[in-house]
Parts: sequence; C-alpha cells; structure tokens
Amino acid sequence: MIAMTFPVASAPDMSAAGARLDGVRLSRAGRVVFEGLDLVLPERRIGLVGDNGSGKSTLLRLLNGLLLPDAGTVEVCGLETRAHRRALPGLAGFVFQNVDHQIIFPTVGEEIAFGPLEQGMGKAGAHARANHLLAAHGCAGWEGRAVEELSEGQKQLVCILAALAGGPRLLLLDEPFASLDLPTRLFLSERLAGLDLQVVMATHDLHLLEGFDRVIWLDRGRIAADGAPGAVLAAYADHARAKAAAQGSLP
Ligand SMILES: Nc1ncnc2c1ncn2[C@@H]1O[C@H](COP(=O)(O)OP(=O)(O)OP(=O)(O)O)[C@@H](O)[C@H]1O
Repeated sequence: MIAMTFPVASAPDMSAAGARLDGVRLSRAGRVVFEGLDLVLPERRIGLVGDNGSGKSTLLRLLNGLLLPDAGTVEVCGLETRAHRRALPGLAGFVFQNVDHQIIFPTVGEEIAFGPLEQGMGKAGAHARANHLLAAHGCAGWEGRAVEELSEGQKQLVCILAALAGGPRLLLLDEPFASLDLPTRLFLSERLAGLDLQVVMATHDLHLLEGFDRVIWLDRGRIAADGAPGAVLAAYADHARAKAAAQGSLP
C-alpha cells in the first residue's frame, strides 16, 4: 500500500513537545501490529483515524511508554521511551478509551490530585490544583464525590482533568469524548484547542478533527494517508463508505 500524503496547512512547530518513531516494530499476542513505522510528530494537534484494530490505541500507548517497541525507537519530548519510561507519565498525559482502565482512586479529588502528587507537589497544593481544575470545568464541589457513582461521561471528564492536572507537554487521548454530552464535548474541544500543549487524539468522530493541524489514517498498522485534515478525512470517509457498501452486498 502506498500512503497518500497531503501537505499540512501550518508549518511544523518543533518547539512543541514533539514525538518521533523510527523503524518501529511491535507485535501483540504474536500478531505484528507495526513493522518499520516511521513518523515525525511535531504539529500541535494531530488526529488518528482508522478502522477498529488498525493500531490507533497501540500507537498512543507507544507514545506514553505503556508499550515499548520490539525494534526501533520512540522519542517523546526528546526522550527515548525505553530509557526514560519513568519520566513519561509527567510529560505525556493519557486518557484511556475505557475509563475503568484509568481510574484508580475512590474519589474525584484523589484521582485528579494523583499526578501532581507523583510529581512531588505537596498534598495541599495537589488538591488545590484538582479543585481549581474542577471549578474551571463546571464541576466545583466534586472533589469528595465517589467516582463509582458518576456517569460514564462524568468519569470521562474526570479522566481528562486528571491527565491535565500533571501539566503534561503532550496529551494523548483515546476516544476521549465518546460518552460526553454535546455541551461538554464542545466546551472541552475548545478548551483543549486553547491549551499550550501538544494533543494526539484517536477518534471515530471525524468532525472533532476538522480543525486539527494534521490527521493520520492508519490501516492495519500502516499509514494509509497523512496530512491536512480535509483531504485525509475525505479519503478515509470514502474508504469507509466503500467498505460498508461491500459488506452490504455480502449474502
Ligand atoms: N491487549 C492486547 N493484546 C493483544 N493484542 C492486542 C491488544 N490490544 C490490541 N491488540 C491488537 O493490536 C491491533 C491494534 O489494536 P488497537 O487497539 O491499537 O486498534 P485501534 O485502532 O485502537 O482499534 P479501535 O478503533 O477498535 O479502538 C489489533 O490487531 C488488536 O487485535
């Protein structure tokens, strides 16, 4: 397969956090997901699209060091993930596709304060930061709430705030808005766009990526298209329609 490439509108901003993959090979459960994957990721807003199982979550997990490549290297903010695995959570905030894989504390305040505490902030400061973030996102007074009593969307919001609380330079979002209501989605999209950090977001909601700097379409671990959102999203939507039509014609 030859990748389609489309020029991105904005010049790459190398002063942003930035990440790169060189010759990455990765197998999961004996199945090759990536083979010889090369990517330079300097843009501030990068979207990942692709069919189920195409490698979006796996790529995000390589970028936050949860997965290490079998061969090749991954660099985030200039740090090679194999050598700097312990520093990565402070640099790269991660929001999981499944909130239950992320949340570890019983209360909202503890969950959000965890990142700052891990980075050495005192307890009072960490909880003050958690309260400030909650208040800034329309959730004042939530700090004592039991996480298990929140709705899925509310949990998703808590996960996003927890990822932001650590002050990351790179925010990795895996289907972060799937359960959020429309007002919260719109509010958070705008808010994330205004933050001074790099965002890499995997989503099946193509509209969310229209204002991004760059979109990468992954197809079975390979780059099918890469570049300006308009062109890449149109190419992916064409593929999706063709695939759906082909499935519809099956007996
Ligand atoms: N925990 C796991 N153990 C083994 N293989 C896995 C695991 N998670 C994913 N894979 C495999 O890795 C490949 C890429 O999966 P990945 O989750 O990265 O896809 P995705 O593009 O994020 O899919 P989706 O849109 O469904 O979230 C798939 O072949 C999948 O079967």
